Amino acid sequence: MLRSGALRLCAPGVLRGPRRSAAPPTRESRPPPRSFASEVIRVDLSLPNPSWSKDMRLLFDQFMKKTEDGSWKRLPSYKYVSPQRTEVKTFFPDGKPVKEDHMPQAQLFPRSLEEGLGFEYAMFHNHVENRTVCIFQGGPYLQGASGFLHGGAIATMMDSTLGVCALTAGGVAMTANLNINFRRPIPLCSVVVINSQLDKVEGRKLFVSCNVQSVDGKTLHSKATSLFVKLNPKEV
Ligand SMILES: CCCCCCCCCCCCCCCC(=O)SCCNC(=O)CCNC(=O)[C@H](O)C(C)(C)COP(=O)(O)OP(=O)(O)OC[C@H]1O[C@@H](n2cnc3c(N)ncnc32)[C@H](O)[C@@H]1OP(=O)(O)O
Repeated sequence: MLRSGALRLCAPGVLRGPRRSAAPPTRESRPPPRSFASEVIRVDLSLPNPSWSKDMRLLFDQFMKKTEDGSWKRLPSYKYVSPQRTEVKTFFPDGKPVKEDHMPQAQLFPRSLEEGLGFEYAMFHNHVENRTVCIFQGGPYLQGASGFLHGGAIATMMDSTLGVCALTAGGVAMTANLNINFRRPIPLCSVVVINSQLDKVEGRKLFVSCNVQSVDGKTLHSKATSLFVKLNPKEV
C-alpha cells in the first residue's frame, strides 16, 4: 500500500527511464571526452526539471523567495567538477595518485544518474547562520527496502549537505566520521528536507549536524552528527 502511494508522488515519466542492457558500455554511453565535459560543467543541475514533483517545486519556490533579501543563497551544482578541482588528488602526496586517464571520467556521485531516476536535489545556504538546507527527491533507482530509499542513498545526501555546510564555512575538508540514526523510512520518489548546521569549530575540526524531515515537518526520518577535518595545510 505504502509503496504504490509513494510512487504516485513521482512526476509522470520518471519510472519510464531508458532501458539499460548488460552489454559493455557503448561509445555513446561512455563519459564524454573532456572538451564536451567542459561544456557540461556549465549546466547547473540544481534547477527544476520535469522529473520534479509538485512538492519539490513548491519547496524550491519557497526557498527561492528566501534568497530575495540575500540571507539565503541557492548553490549551483554540476555533474563534472571543474578542471581545477581535479587537482584534489594533489592534496594527498602519500596517497596512490589518480591516473590522469581516469580523471575525465570523474563525475560527482549524486549527479551521476539520469534525470529523475536518482538524486534530484537543490541546496540553499545561509552564511549568517552557517546553515545548509537540501531539498531532496530520491528516485526509483535508489531503492533499498521495497518502496523505500536505500540507507546509503540517504547517507550520501546527508554527507553531501553536511559537506557543503562544512566546506562553505571552513574550506577544503573531508568527512572524518558520520553518525546516522535512521528513524523512519523514506518512501521512494517522495521529497524530504535536510537541514544542516555548523555546530562548532575546533582548529581544523568542523562539527556539523543535520536532520531529515518530511515536507510537512511531521516526520523525522533521520538525524546525524558528523566531523569534517580541514585538510592539513602542508598537504594542500
Ligand atoms: C568549496 C566548494 C567546493 C565545491 C566542490 C563541489 C563538490 C561538492 C561537494 C559536496 C560535498 C561532498 C562531501 C563529501 C565528503 C566526503 O565524502 S569525503 C570522503 C570520505 N572521507 C574520507 O575519505 C576521509 C578519509 N580520512 C582522511 O583522509 C583523514 O583521516 C582526514 C579526515 C583528512 C584527517 O586526517 P589528518 O588531516 O591527518 O588529521 P589528523 O591529524 O589525524 O586529525 C586531526 C584532528 O581530527 C581528529 N580526527 C581525525 N579523524 C577523526 C575521526 N574519525 N573521529 C574523531 N576525530 C578525528 C583527530 O583526533 C585530530 O584531533 P585534534 O588532535 O586536533 O584535537
